[in-house]
Amino acid sequence: MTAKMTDTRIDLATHLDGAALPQGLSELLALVASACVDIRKVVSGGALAGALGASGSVNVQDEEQKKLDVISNDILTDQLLASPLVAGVASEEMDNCQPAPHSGGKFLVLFDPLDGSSNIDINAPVGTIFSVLAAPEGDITDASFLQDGRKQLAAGYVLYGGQTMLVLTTGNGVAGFTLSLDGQWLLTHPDIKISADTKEFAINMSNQRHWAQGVQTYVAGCLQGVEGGRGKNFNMRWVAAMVADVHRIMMRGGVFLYPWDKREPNKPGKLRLMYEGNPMSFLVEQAGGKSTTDGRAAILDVTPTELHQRVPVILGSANEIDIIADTCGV
Ligand SMILES: O=P(O)(O)OC[C@H]1O[C@](O)(COP(=O)(O)O)[C@@H](O)[C@@H]1O
Ligand SMILES: [Mg+2]
Ligand SMILES: [Mg+2]
Repeated sequence: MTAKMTDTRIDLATHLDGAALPQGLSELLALVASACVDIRKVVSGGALAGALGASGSVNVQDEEQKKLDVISNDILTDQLLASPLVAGVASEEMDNCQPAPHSGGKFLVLFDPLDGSSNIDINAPVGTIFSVLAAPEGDITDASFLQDGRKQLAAGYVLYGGQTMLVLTTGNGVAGFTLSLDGQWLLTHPDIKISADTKEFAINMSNQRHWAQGVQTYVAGCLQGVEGGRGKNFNMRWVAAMVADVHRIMMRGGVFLYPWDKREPNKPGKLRLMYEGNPMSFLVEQAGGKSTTDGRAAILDVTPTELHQRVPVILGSANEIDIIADTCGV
């Protein structure tokens, strides 16, 4: 007879219990994690859950919404706004924020409910990204959410991949949890650190002709490998879901670039500051990496002016980010 194994791993609630957090934050994070378990179920169901394909609508950024974008947004919105802890939510899939129907909530939650939308229909990795802020006094409006990235109380993502993983920071390092078959978030990666050096970069190479000269020079140096000035060979990866690309960097180092390019020169970049750039930058810095717009400014120091503001994103292994900053002529 096989002895029943006792799982001695720490679960999410126990892990957060040990941290000195603002009152209610650990319950809020448990709620976000629980909503993501529901999203996981729909992602897993795929066609069986009626979750594939286009929804027939576009979001405020004029991007086609997939059914799963809308379903994930509804799950998070409904569950968070039902909690007395929450004062309001805002997301990629909403035109404006939604204040809670009750007063007294202490937290604002911003989210990209489903990151990597173009991966949904091909059964490739997707995820959820979230950022938690303190709610200011008074009525909640879009302006309430326009707080500097350094004011985030917590940030994280859930990767719906081969395993479902929650990667989380509350400003004291980064921890990773794996969803067990019986639905518990168990601590599997207690102290995630991004290696300072790397030989791996991630960028959408099809945009090469549109990049600024500094990015062209940096990537050309990587491609030259041992024959070039860098004196080492590089590997390239691009999952087309920021969650999965950042997760790879969390696990084995690397750099991720979605830089400004000249296709729409007045647009700072593709990714959104409040629910993509800021939470990922908080996580990356807490894991010992760096995150910058262009080598000059840390993303966490960008002053937000709009809910759906875009930002160039360059993040990952610290020493490699310094090289990118130098190469970009900063
Ligand atoms: O298709 P592209 O231009 O390579 O862009 C991929 C990027 O777009 C995104 O999918 C944008 O996120 P959404 O799917 O939430 O709109 C990022 O996750 C990813 O890094
Ligand atoms: Mg996204
Ligand atoms: Mg999205």
